[in-house]
Amino acid sequence: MENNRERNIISQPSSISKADRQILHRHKSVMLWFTGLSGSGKSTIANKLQNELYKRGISVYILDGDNLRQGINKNLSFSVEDRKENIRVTAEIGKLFVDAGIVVIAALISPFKEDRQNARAIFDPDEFVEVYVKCTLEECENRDPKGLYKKVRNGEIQKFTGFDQPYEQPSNPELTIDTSKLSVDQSVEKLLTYLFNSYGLKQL
Ligand SMILES: Nc1ncnc2c1ncn2[C@@H]1O[C@H](COP(=O)(O)OS(=O)(=O)O)[C@@H](OP(=O)(O)O)[C@H]1O
Ligand SMILES: Nc1ncnc2c1ncn2[C@@H]1O[C@H](COP(=O)(O)OP(=O)(O)O)[C@@H](O)[C@H]1O
Repeated sequence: MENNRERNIISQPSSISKADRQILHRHKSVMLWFTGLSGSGKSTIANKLQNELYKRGISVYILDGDNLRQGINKNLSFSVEDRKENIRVTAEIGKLFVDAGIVVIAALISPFKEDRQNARAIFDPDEFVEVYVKCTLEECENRDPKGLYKKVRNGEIQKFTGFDQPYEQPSNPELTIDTSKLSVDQSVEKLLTYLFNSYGLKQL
């Protein structure tokens, strides 16, 4: 692909910086990237965490794969290529939110290491926190919150992650939340402890 200069595209400066916006919000901005199987608990934990952060005065927004796929990503299927594009677009949207001073929780299966690595690469090094929402396929299927695993077994859904498409586990995530061992509250507590004590969300 041609570079931006060859395409006659020139970056425009902003008179207000990300650092200015973080001062206004009184906290750092960060991309919390949740990855895990369908039914592992991404959306449930994202929502509970969002409530807890909101109560503490943190500006937070969820980018949920299921929701994005009904709007901005409605043209994308579950092929390997379209999942790649889904992750790319979501990461770029998340980057804008982080630039705006907001804590973003992306909740997408994001099954491929390379796509997650590409997402990480567009952020500053300390701005991208990969959270592996870990759960066995067996437990996810037992939960089956949307009845999708049943449909897979009936042959009604193809290219389903964990069946006819792979899930590549993160090798070095900043955090792993094992939802087959932790309750929802314990999972959220672990994230809050990380964000306020280790990450220093409020320490500008
Ligand atoms: N074939 C197939 N494979 C996986 N998931 C499927 C599929 N078809 C539909 N769904 C539903 O779509 C949700 C996953 O969308 P994502 O955008 O998170 O997927 S991906 O990151 O692009 O892999 C996923 O949501 P979650 O269950 O919340 O993970 C499913 O509800
Ligand atoms: N520790 C936990 N964390 C998150 N969800 C859990 C946990 N334990 C059980 N669950 C249940 O698992 C299901 C997860 O569904 P969901 O959040 O939609 O997953 P995903 O977004 O990963 O597809 C919910 O029914 C939730 O109540």
